[in-house]
Formats: sequence, structure tokens, C-alpha cells
Amino acid sequence: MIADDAMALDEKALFAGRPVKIVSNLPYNVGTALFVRWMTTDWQPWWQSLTLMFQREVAERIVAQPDSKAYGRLSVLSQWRADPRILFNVPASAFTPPPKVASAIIHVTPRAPRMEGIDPKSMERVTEAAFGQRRKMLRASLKTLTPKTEELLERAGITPTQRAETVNIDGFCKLALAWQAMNDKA
Ligand SMILES: C[S@@+](CC[C@H](N)C(=O)[O-])C[C@H]1O[C@@H](n2cnc3c(N)ncnc32)[C@H](O)[C@@H]1O
Repeated sequence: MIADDAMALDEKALFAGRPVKIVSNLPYNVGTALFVRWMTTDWQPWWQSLTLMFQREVAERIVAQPDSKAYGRLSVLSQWRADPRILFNVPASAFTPPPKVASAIIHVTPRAPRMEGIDPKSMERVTEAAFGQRRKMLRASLKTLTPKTEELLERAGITPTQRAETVNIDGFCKLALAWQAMNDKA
């Protein structure tokens, strides 16, 4: 039993070499931060699976597909090298007293990345920029990454007038790779 701040824990060192399955009813204030950390670790990750309860909207964002309101940074970070799915919903009435929000349990298993050679930090930066201003066209929203957004998008094979939510997971992989290539050249 470890009584500590989950955000301050070095789980990789703690569990070194041992098989790990994370099962947690996460505190919602740090749930997303912990989840992003577990999804952006070195791959194959130090964990074998994640079984987590989230607020239902967050669970829906994790499994969302392109061209939907829920599709965003969490969907891409979760799906480019893992398979997340919602196991079941947990209504507020399952708890006493009932909280204001509905919940859902998700299950995530890692797999090989969709494309090789992507630094997870690049994926974090690219998705942060693209979805940070999700209503804007990518040629504008990606300006927080580079002034050369047209070149970046051309390298990735993405139309500059597209919005982030229309770009599928493969598109984000290409974008991360193109951004890395431009940085390497600079
Ligand atoms: C959603 S509750 C789950 C409680 C219990 N595991 C259960 O399933 O009934 C989340 C728990 O995480 C604790 N918590 C909040 N922030 C934390 C942190 N940074 N590190 C560790 N625990 C934290 C809260 O105090 C709370 O007890």
C-alpha cells in the first residue's frame, strides 16, 4: 500500500519489470493528466492494460472518431498506438449520494504504433496546437507550432483549410512526423 500523490509517483521505476494492469476509479481532478501521462510514455508501455472510470464525456472523447464533437486530443493520443473502448456506462444513481455527472468504464490495451518513428512529445504538441483552436483551419491553428504551417501541412498531405476534427489518426501521425522532419532540418 502506498499512500502518496499519484501525480508525483514514478510508477515505471516502482513497478520495474513487473506485469502491471492499472485498474482505477480515478479522481476526476487529476484523471485526465494521469491518463495522458500513461498514454504518452515509451512504447510498449510499462503497463499491460488500463481499466479506468471517467466522467462519461471524457470516456467518449477517448474513443471518439473523426468528424464528431467529442473527437480531439484525447482521442488521438489514445488511439494512435492503443485500442480504447468503453466497457459500460455507470449512471450517477449507482452512487450514494449520486454525483452530478454520469461515468463510464474504459479499457485500453496497447498495440504497435500506426506509424513508426513518432516521438510521443511531438504527438502531444501537434494535437495540442490543432485542437487548441479547433474551430480554426489548420493553417491558422498550427501557427503555435511553426510559422510555416502551409509547408508542414503539405509535407503531411493535409489540406490547409481542414479543421482538426476532420483529420483522422493516420493524418495526425503524418503531421507529427512532418513536424519532426521540419525540426530536424532546422
Ligand atoms: C473517485 S475516488 C475513488 C475512491 C475509491 N478508490 C473508490 O473506488 O471508491 C478518487 C480518490 O482519489 C483520491 N485522490 C485525489 N487526488 C489524488 C492524488 N493526486 N493522488 C492519489 N489519490 C488522489 C481522492 O481522495 C479519492 O479518494
